[in-house]
Amino acid sequence: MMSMLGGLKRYFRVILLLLLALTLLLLAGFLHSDLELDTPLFGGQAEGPPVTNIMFLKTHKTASSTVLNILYRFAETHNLSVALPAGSRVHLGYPWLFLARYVEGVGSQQRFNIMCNHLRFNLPQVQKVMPNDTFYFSILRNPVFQLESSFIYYKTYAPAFRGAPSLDAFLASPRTFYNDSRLLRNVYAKNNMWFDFGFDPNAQCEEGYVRARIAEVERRFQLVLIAEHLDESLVLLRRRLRWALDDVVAFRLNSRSARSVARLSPETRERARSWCALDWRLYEHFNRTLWAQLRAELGPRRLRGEVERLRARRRELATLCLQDGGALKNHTQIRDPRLRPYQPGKADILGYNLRPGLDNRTLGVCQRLVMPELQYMARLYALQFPEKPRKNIPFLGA
Ligand SMILES: Nc1ncnc2c1ncn2[C@@H]1O[C@H](COP(=O)(O)OS(=O)(=O)O)[C@@H](OP(=O)(O)O)[C@H]1O
Repeated sequence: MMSMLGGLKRYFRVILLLLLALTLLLLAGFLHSDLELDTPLFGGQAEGPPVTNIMFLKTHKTASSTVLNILYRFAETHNLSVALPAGSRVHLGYPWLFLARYVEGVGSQQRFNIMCNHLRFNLPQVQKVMPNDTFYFSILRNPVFQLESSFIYYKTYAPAFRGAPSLDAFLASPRTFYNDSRLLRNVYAKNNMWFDFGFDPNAQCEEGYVRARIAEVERRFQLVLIAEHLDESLVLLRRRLRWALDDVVAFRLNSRSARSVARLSPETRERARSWCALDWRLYEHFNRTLWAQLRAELGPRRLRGEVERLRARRRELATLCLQDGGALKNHTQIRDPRLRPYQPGKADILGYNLRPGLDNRTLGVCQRLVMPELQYMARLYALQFPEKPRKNIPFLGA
């Protein structure tokens, strides 16, 4: 009897030990996955200092101003040099192919850390301005929505759009309106992203040609973000640049009011895809490769965690900085003229009001987060070239 009781006791002790071991294992797994989310430099990524030499090809109407704000803030807070447009210009020679001389201070300064203003990509000239170890990246958007945004934004500027009563009408008979493809003002009307990468927007969408150009982009650009998946893209960008979370948190900039966004019929969408077939191929390819990289480098669970962290931090900053819970405001509702975005064409471009009563340090952080592109460029220009005349932003009356 005694030996049977002893046997039972030993049996329960073993079970208890096994349960304890199992609990510890589960706890360790849980802590590990939690810690992983907090690790700034991400396991599996070659560690090192943050990347500071960066060229961002700022394509048009692709959420690129939101990304530019990230780069400008990083440059300012880390005291990095930016390749800014020379003199009174607001872009780097666009739509002409980029030349090094479009950059202020080129020649006197050996190389710049960051280049991110609109330009038409021209690698040999970019290399005259940027160091050899520069990280190149860009952004693409679904060409259907990119074209819809461009149509409104450049409605009065691009001859091809000026005569068309609507995007539906334009796409129903594009050759009626786009009758002089040589006009530089028409670059917004056809394969505009393809053009920004330095390629011919009027080329035939022939398989060998398209593949060769896409391969060229892949060789030079380490990353291509996708506007429809901007948060996932920013998670990957942060990983590649080895930056802190706050460095890639940004508010949506340069967006239009619902009033100025057109609803497109399925037929118009199909026509836009075929009119901008080169852009479509570029977008399809890099949308696919973005997701392949996300799957390979992070996996779905970790990606979800990282995206959630980014969004949570954005919500926190919105609560701290923005009035009315971050509600977007139209031009007339924005109190501070320095925070009013430029209003071109038929677009109604929105911005933000800051919460009143912020202390000076918080105010500085918040202002930088919502500062429209032109104002921020003028600010960096004044900081970098204090001896030069200030950039004049005409719509501010400065
Ligand atoms: N975070 C985020 N996610 C998705 N989309 C975003 C984001 N930020 C900006 N946007 C949209 O990008 C459009 C403005 O693009 P750009 O800033 O590149 O325009 S510009 O070429 O610099 O004028 C503009 O699109 P439309 O509103 O359709 O015009 C913005 O709404």
